Amino acid sequence: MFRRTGRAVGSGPAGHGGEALRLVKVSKTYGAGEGAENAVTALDDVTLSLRSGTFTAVMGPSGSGKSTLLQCAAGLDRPDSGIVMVDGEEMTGGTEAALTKFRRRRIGFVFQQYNLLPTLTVAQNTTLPLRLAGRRVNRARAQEILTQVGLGDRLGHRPEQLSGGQRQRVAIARALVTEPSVIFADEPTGALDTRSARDVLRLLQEAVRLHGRTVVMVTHDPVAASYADSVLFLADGRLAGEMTTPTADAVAERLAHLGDTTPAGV
Ligand SMILES: Nc1ncnc2c1ncn2[C@@H]1O[C@H](COP(=O)(O)OP(=O)(O)OP(=O)(O)O)[C@@H](O)[C@H]1O
Repeated sequence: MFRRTGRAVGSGPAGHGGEALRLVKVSKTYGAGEGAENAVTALDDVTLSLRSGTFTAVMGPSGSGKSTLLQCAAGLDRPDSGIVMVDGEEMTGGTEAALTKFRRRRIGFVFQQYNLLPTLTVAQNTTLPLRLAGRRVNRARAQEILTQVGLGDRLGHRPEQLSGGQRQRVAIARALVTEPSVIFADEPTGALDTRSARDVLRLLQEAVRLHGRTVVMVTHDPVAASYADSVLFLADGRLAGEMTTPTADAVAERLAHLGDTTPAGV
């Protein structure tokens, strides 16, 4: 089962100021069993801590380990070594079933390709995580969240009847409905036009500011990253720097020079 630390962490899922996510010396190597020449170290001893109620972007060159970091931090994949803690509870131990249960309770997801079920309506897609977790479905609350994301008049529509931006807003509503500790967003604006992307990024900001969620977003786009409170840079599977109150220009500049120097201790 998941271990609880003695340390006081957060004040529940919507608590501000506590620690929502901690990674301690997390490493992941692919292909290690097939001989050293095939092994790829995707994550190399990554240690980080994110406060509850913050919006963090993760950036880095292609192959730097962003997706692997997100997968391991979100409990979708297991690191080879190291510890992942969400709200002070260790996620890295336990059985597959326990991990799934933990994920359903504590984690929300927003993917580039929305991952909505085509046969379900907007309202049903939104409440699906509650059903999967065996939790009470509060339709009025789901409707309220859908109204907040601008889809209050689309409850009975199916995904194919929506634009890409609207589908992603359903995905955000779905991520909010379980009141998770951390929402992981993997390239959430990658398939969207500029205006829809801006709407989605503002909703992720609101998820933090209005709902008290913690958002971690992988992106290639410096403009998208500028909506976050801070940006973590990855290079070769290691943390290679952090920028607070990022601007798109400053992020692009840092990305261009990533690898020039590797600051110690980040
Ligand atoms: N299933 C896998 N098997 C083998 N190698 C993998 C696997 N998944 C990722 N890798 C390798 O691990 C490294 C990190 O990959 P990862 O997908 O995390 O990077 P990324 O920063 O998300 O890249 P991108 O920006 O291109 O999506 C890469 O060298 C990649 O080739």
